[in-house]
Amino acid sequence: APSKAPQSLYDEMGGKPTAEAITDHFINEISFNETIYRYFEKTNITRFREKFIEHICVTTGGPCAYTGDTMLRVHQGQNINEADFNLTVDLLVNAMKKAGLTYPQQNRMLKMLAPMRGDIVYK
Ligand code: HEM
Repeated sequence: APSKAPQSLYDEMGGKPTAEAITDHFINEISFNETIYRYFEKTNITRFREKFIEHICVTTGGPCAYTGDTMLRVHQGQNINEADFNLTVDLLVNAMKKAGLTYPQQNRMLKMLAPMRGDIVYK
């Protein structure tokens, strides 16, 4: 029997409304976390929201274009340490749960984000 083409995580998790829900929950989580909010004090959240949604879409195999800056350029000079990186990932996991992603879907997303760590963490 012909095998079914693998479905992108984007489609499996529910497409654009889910990418938006993850992002909105993530922004909410950040706003309630003093340690991480500190980094975002001067950030234009409207822009961040737009670029983060695009970034999730592209990362999970959705039909989008990412129009933001590279992970290296955006996070360079912020002196983000390992602990704060891990804390941010925890907030993102909370956001994925609230957006209804299953545990395997959360893990697929984390695997896709893991290679970006080196461009984000500067000791
Ligand atoms: C895998 C983890 C991460 C991903 C995928 C990610 C992704 C992004 C994206 C897509 C943007 C918007 C880029 C743009 O505006 O062009 C952004 C901006 C930003 N990120 Fe991250 N990020 C991650 C981790 C972190 C961590 C750990 C911190 C800090 C603790 C952080 C702090 C920021 C800040 C402050 C901005 C806004 C910069 C500005 O105001 O221009 N990010 N990130």
